[in-house]
Amino acid sequence: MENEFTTEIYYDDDADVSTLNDTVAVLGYGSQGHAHAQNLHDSGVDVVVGLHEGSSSRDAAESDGLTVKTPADAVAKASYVSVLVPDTVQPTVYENAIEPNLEAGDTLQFAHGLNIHYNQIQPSEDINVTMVAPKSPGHLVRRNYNNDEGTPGLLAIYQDMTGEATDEALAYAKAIGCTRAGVIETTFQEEVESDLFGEQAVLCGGVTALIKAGYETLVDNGYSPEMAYFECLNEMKLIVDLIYEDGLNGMWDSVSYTAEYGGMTRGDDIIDEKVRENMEETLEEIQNGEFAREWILENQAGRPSYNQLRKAEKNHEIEEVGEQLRDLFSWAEEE
Ligand SMILES: NC(=O)C1=CN([C@@H]2O[C@H](COP(=O)(O)OP(=O)(O)OC[C@H]3O[C@@H](n4cnc5c(N)ncnc54)[C@H](O)[C@@H]3O)[C@@H](O)[C@H]2O)C=CC1
Ligand SMILES: CC(=O)[C@](C)(O)C(=O)O
Ligand SMILES: [Mg+2]
Ligand SMILES: [Mg+2]
Repeated sequence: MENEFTTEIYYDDDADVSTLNDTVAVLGYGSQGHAHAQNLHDSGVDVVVGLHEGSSSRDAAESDGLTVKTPADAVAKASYVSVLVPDTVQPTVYENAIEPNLEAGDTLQFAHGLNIHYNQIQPSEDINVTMVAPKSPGHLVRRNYNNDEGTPGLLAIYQDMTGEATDEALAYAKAIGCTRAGVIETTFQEEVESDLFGEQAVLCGGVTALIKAGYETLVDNGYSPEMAYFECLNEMKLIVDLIYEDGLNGMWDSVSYTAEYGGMTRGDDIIDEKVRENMEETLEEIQNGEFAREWILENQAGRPSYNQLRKAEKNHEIEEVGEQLRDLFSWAEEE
């Protein structure tokens, strides 16, 4: 798979699902877990789902035709363990259910490397430790697979005790549909730091702050909430779809000359040097472990800030306006 990039990009032909020659335990059945477990199963891999007692996901997993066991029993039955419980509970699940039931030569697989990179999980040396990280929310990993499409992903090897870790990770990536699109080899450090930065500064934190700021600016200056919603939130998908399909210039080619000139002359006034400095600080906090420490302590304290922030986000006016408008218009129906 020759390409002009320096990094290795893997595709379907580089992987063999039969490398996964024993049961895969998927711990967790949420955004990523439900997609990985079903895609693996549909790719012919023997899957067992591991869920804690009382998990709200148990019914979904069983109604999807999958076998559900406790995490400990699932790990005991498998040679490959995919850790798809929340990052904040992974250390406890590893200590209580995974580590006691792993055998030499087994493989520990992650979709995000946070707990390995920040030493919250220190795996025994007699196993393989791999990562296949879809660059997508979990429900699209499943939707793309069902549509015979792929989801781009990252692959990293932390520990290769058996010498087969890369082949195992490639087999896993193929079974969940990532090598259909392309899988880029990286490291746990690069995946963690780039993923945390992306979700904080651009994809989740940055873009929602931009949408809310735009909405509030229009509404504070007398424009109707509906107008502000359509301009600053609803049309965002349509613009991003153009960028997704054909790059920044594909979007510039599609919008009006007026939007092109206004956007290119004012865009850097909005995302100005101060914003760039803020991005550097955000990245620094990720690189030096400050964010990870803050998130771990937040969870140990019962998530007081997280709960307050989520409540404020749910109560933002744009959510109420949006819910009303989405109910009125058919275009926003779930696919
Ligand atoms: N959400 C996403 O689209 C992406 C998530 N990831 C990574 O995937 C991993 C899983 O994250 P999500 O799928 O978002 O999690 P989630 O919060 O959507 O689902 C967590 C699942 O684990 C179960 N669970 C919770 N505590 C448990 C326990 N103690 N024992 C067993 N099961 C338990 C829950 O019932 C649920 O089924 C994380 O490492 C995350 O960083 C990576 C890429 C994208
Ligand atoms: C969906 C995804 O890739 C994120 C934003 O990194 C995540 O959910 O952690
Ligand atoms: Mg991500
Ligand atoms: Mg993430």
